Amino acid sequence: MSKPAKLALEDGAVFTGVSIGSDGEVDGEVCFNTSMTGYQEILTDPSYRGQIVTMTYPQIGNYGVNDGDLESERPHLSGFIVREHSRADSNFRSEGSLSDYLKEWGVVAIESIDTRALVRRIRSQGALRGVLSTIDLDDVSLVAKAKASPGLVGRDLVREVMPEMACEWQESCSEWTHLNVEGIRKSTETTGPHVVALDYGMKWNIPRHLYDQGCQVTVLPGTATAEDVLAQNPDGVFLSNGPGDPEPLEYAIKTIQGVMKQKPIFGICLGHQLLSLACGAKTFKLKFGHRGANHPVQRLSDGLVEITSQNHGFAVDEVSLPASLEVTHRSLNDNTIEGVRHRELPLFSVQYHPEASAGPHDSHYLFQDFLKAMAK
Ligand SMILES: NC(=O)CC[C@H](N)C(=O)O
Repeated sequence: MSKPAKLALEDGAVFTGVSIGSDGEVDGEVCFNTSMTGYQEILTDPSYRGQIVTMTYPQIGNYGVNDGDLESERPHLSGFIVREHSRADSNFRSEGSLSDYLKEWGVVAIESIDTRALVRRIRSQGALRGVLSTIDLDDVSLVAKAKASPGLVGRDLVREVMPEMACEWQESCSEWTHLNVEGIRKSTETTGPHVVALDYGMKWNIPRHLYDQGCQVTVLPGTATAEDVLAQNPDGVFLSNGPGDPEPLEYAIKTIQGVMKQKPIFGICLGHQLLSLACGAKTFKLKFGHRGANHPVQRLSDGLVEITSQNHGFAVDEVSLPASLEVTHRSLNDNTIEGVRHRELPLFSVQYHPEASAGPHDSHYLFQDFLKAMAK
């Protein structure tokens, strides 16, 4: 028996569909992802904390779910929206259906709404707060809850997803990555540089890539201090992706400022925003963000265009960029900054995801660039 569910937006729009997940009610910022595949990586990417994600691709769930495609232990997003949940999951890697997975982890999710109409609304008005519910189906009440929901700006969501303890990373990329990425090998020994990875809600494919470059990877919680980092005596520091607004994360900015004159640093996504803030730049909220596995980015040094995996709602403000930082990469969709590097120190970062998962591996060279920076 199908069970009704509703999505209400702060602008008053209400979409009625069918529940494919858990019973309940959640609020969040409603955003869209243009990837055709990779729904399991999206569900388990901790950067989606506080967001209700709509997939623009119309049929989702057709290859099921499996443990090898996890980017963290569990789903982190607030809610999930698809046009159609595939009735069959047909793939030799499948270990279960998407709907059962959503129910198992208590994710509120909806299908059979007009996702094109929803996405056009977000594109024209910008990101909108929303409520997804299977327990309150009253439109007026739901819209009022959407209007009263906290949104993302000014909140520290990192503390909700980061690990409590430090750990030594010991896992390689999947065999599929090894088949598809040039110059990557399965790690057999960690004789390379020692990297401290500051974990703000890190996608697992990042330390997997570092490990497969031969790095010894020590993961520290994102609240670690500069003293904690330097006590590890690392050859380099990695700053991870993570959820929400970067500006309130003063403890992270302070740590980066405390290590950046002493160690090479590589940052991805939230890590890129935090490194830029630590150097004196500002960040701002994009109208509706970049989320998908098909975003063109230009490397300015030689004009090469990379097709990238992205998930961000904030960006570094070019007007605020200090003289010490140089723009290295730019989005070809809206011209915003996609990468920076310090003019004197070995510090660089990108707004997109070179670890892919899901998405193309065009930007894998950045892990090798980090290795070169640590070798110097
Ligand atoms: N994937 C990420 O690290 C996202 C960074 C930040 N939370 C943003 O939305 O812009």
